[in-house]
Amino acid sequence: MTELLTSAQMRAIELAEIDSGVVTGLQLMERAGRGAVAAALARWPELATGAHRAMILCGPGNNGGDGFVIARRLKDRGWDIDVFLFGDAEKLPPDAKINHDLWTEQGTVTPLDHDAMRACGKPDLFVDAVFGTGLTRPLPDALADALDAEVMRKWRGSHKIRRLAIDCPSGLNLDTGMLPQPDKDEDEDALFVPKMNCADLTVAFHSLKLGHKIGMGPAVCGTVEVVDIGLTGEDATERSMIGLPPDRERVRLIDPIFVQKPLPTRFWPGSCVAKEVGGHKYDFGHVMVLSGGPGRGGAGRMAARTALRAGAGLVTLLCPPDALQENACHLNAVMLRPCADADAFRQIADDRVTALCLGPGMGVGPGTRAFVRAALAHSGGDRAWRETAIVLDADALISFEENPATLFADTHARTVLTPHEGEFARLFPDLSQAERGDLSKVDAVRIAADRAGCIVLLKGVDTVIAQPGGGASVHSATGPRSVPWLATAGAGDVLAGLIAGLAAMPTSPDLFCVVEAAVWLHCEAALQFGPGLIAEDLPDMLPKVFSTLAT
Ligand SMILES: NC(=O)C1=CN([C@@H]2O[C@H](COP(=O)(O)OP(=O)(O)OC[C@H]3O[C@@H](n4cnc5c(N)ncnc54)[C@H](O)[C@@H]3O)[C@@H](O)[C@H]2O)[C@@H](O)CC1
Ligand SMILES: Nc1ncnc2c1ncn2[C@@H]1O[C@H](COP(=O)(O)OP(=O)(O)O)[C@@H](O)[C@H]1O
Ligand SMILES: [K+]
Repeated sequence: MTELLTSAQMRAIELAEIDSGVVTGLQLMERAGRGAVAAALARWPELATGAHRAMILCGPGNNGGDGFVIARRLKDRGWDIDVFLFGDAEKLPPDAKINHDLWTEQGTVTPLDHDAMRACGKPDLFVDAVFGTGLTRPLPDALADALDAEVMRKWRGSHKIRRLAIDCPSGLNLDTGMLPQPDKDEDEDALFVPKMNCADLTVAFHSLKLGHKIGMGPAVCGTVEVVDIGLTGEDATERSMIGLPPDRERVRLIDPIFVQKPLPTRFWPGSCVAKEVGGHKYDFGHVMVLSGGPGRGGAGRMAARTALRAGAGLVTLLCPPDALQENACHLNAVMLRPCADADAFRQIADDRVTALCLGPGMGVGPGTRAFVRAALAHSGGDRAWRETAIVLDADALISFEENPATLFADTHARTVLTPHEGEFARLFPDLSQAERGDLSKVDAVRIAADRAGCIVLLKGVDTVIAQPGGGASVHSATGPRSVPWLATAGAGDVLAGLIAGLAAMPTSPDLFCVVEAAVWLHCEAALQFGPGLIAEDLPDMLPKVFSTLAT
């Protein structure tokens, strides 16, 4: 796990280090500029020898300061450099001004202008050092025009221009992963495509920021390299502990990395799925999955099969009596019991049940609401040292659309809600994608988790998990973890079953950590299967995925 910082957290770390006298802002800027050059030359070794041409756009803050350092370092290597400044040199912050003045001893600075840029020879390296963590509002028009991806594409033509972004492509908000857009006139076309240049390589300093991993960030940043600028930060190691949920106010990336370094997968997520040696099937937990009526059982069956593959000792599918025959035709290792209503459920779900999964294919209405209430009241009895884990997905969520508060009155710390954006909007309309505005997806899910009093997992290419109190995690199915073929009907049912199966094991870690591991494994199964995947393939990929966790 590695931390994803907000801009404010990054600034606080820098300031604390500078205030402690360990380092100066100027030294940090020099390291940032040098680190960016080193990262670019490592990415494009053909630039590491000989003289090339760079165009460097600098902004009015410290991001621009990094740009002036880069200009100086590349000039020292014999390169031709064109530097453009957006803003007034006299108003640059002190460290950036010093680097501006150092640069002007070697070269010129031209006010940033679209035509002046195009009049220059095409560069081999284009450096965007206009705005980084300090972006506060949409890009001004003149700058947006200069950075417009479409214009850039035409300009690049057949000449290979490598695009390097310092901290981020300018225009990206590093807290939200969104591209702030100017206010539109009412009569303007609703479909607004922001003008924005993308990078091939983005260098981030000290740590990844949230915006690199959520929203539009992954699409516009290209590869993100973290450059160490010698900040120790606070106790980053402690905060990245695996097996413990993240601290409040902290966000971490769900990936086998530990403070920027790769971590063997046997440590994580291997430790979350390992079974104790020996043991009876009941020692590995009993999952009950509630399913829908005749012709609607597929979703529940997939969730049940996944829970069993995940390692639960037993899995029982409960279905309405009239769906018994259909389910019996499909199930073998998964056990099957008829269950007409919530009263019957209370009789059947004994105290050896350690996890319950409700929602997929159940149908929307009072019957499902009654099942959900009964499930949330289920107790593991005197022998259980913790409450039953309850996973609520799909229809179990939508059934409470009219009055979500009645659901939140019963949810508890061992409950996980797993909505996609549509289901999330029904339970938390004010936090929906359409209403979120400047609120990041992470903060929206944090508020939702506080309101619901339980873990909330909001699915998507960027999946966000939060628990009451603020600790949150992000899984990003982008870059080398891109699995567009996971956007297939039933993939969510499988995830619900996977969480239930892992959480059922009495030796499983904290529920938040189980949910993190499930999201990673779900993506990993899709990744290892590859294109052509259908949801039913996912549970049967788990043994292969587990076998790769031994290393
Ligand atoms: N402070 C430090 O010691 C270090 C800072 N570093 C760099 O500094 C950057 C952060 O510097 P800053 O906090 O100065 O922020 P930025 O350089 O990202 O931008 C801040 C400036 O841009 C203006 N601005 C923001 N949005 C604007 C918009 N839409 N239109 C016009 N002007 C706009 C602000 O008024 C401010 O003048 C990081 O991204 C990183 O690149 C690195 O050098 C590492 C060390
Ligand atoms: N393009 C994508 N890339 C990666 N993961 C995706 C993508 N689209 C969907 N997913 C994942 O697939 C699952 C789909 O779940 P859901 O929307 O509930 O589908 P369903 O209701 O059909 O089961 C979620 O875990 C989601 O994060
Ligand atoms: K930038």
